[in-house]
Amino acid sequence: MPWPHVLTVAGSDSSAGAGIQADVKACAALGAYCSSVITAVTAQNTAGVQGVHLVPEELIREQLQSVLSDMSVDVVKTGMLPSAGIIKILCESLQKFPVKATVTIALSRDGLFAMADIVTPNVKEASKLLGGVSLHTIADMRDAAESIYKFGPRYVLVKGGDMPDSSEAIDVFYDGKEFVEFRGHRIKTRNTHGTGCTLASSIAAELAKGSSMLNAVQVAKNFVESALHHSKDLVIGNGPQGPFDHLFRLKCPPYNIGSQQRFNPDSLFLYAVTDSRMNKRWGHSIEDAVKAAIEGGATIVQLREKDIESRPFLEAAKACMEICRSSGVPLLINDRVDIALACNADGVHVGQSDISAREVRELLGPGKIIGVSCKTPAQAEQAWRDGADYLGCGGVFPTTTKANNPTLGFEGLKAVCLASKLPVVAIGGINATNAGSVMELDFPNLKGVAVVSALFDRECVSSETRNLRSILASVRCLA
Ligand SMILES: Cc1ncc(COP(=O)(O)OP(=O)(O)O)c(N)n1
Ligand SMILES: Cc1ncsc1CCOP(=O)(O)O
Ligand SMILES: [Mg+2]
Repeated sequence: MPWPHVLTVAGSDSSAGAGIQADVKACAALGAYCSSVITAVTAQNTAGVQGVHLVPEELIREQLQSVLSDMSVDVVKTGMLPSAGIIKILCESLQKFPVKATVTIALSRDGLFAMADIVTPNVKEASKLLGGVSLHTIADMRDAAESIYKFGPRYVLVKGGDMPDSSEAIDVFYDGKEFVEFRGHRIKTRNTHGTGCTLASSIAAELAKGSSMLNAVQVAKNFVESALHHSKDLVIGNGPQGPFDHLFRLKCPPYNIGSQQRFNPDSLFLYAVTDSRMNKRWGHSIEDAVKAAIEGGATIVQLREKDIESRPFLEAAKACMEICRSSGVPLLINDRVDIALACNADGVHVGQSDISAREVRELLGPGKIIGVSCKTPAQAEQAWRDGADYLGCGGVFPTTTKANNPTLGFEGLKAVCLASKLPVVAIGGINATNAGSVMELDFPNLKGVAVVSALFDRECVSSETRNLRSILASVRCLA
């Protein structure tokens, strides 16, 4: 099986916060292999740079030849390229051994600049590239991105992390036609050494894994923001700028407590959403209803308990977690991040009037599943930007389970599916009569149906679930 492969051509940082060391850690954290061609060895720490020694050009040529001739590199990421000779050698090597993409931090408009797929200058670097123009506003950053684009790269990302007086870190992306603004939280921390290298190598890792450029930038930006957030209070070194922890995910659930690993979109196939009123009507406890839904073949469960006090809700959620975990079925909590945290659920589902997915991600960490209800393409775009894992789209059909919920029909579902970069589950009025027609829509990212009343407002939850699952399976196989 091929392994997504990034080659970083950069300098070594003895403090391991930036340069080659940051690139290797970022790629490892994002699941890509990272080989390295070292252009310079620096002596540095959290106080600054104390020394630089350039690697002889012939040895750089040899390193490039060794890796590129043997190791099927997908993407080259460049950092410190300290001489015109080194840039020339790299350009020649890339002509001899072409790769899928080149990501460069780009500090000068050299031959490599024009060959780059994306260049990622911050505002200071962008200003320098443009002969010292001052950049103070988003409009300035757009103008700069447009000017830099004219030098040859296919995409430009001007990073606004250094712009003063803003609670947001806004980056401007330009593809030659359109601008996209990437907005993130500005994390207050001294541990920012290596963010530029890390963003670029994270983009490279995502491109190597097959992402589109826009998607790669979004994932990379989310990764850097999460890493900064998780490292904001770490202390290493005595100087003013410390490194951050690229491997922060190893300390977060699910890795440290053995729960579910990563979200599998196929789990949206038959999504059972509980309702305490319905359970009461039929004399079912939440636990019994969840057990029965899993017995019948539900592939993911959401506890949507609108009429229950926090304490009994948490008790039930803990019991359901045990049931779900022992069956390998993820359990999500509707709306209540506090309950999800307290029972260590696999994730949370939120709607447009709930706390935002971005804030939920901050609270739950990167390993948990976040679903967002979306009725429009704009909401779908925002959910993706906020770091959600899937969308719930509906009501596809009229429903009485959720009051005042507009019906979107197949047209509304189609618009959201087409616009969404995330997997989608359809919801609202779905039952044994119409579930097949939803699955027949066959949009590639429409992964399944979410159902409340047709499973839980019934006497025998397990047989209703089994019946619905066989209807879905008759239209589409679950891989
Ligand atoms: C899978 C799924 N999709 C949509 C919803 C609706 O969420 P929301 O809009 O927040 O409404 P409430 O469920 O909170 O009433 C959902 N719960 N699950
Ligand atoms: C929670 C929710 N969100 C959109 S429709 C809906 C209710 C779905 O319930 P049912 O499957 O009984 O129609
Ligand atoms: Mg909600």
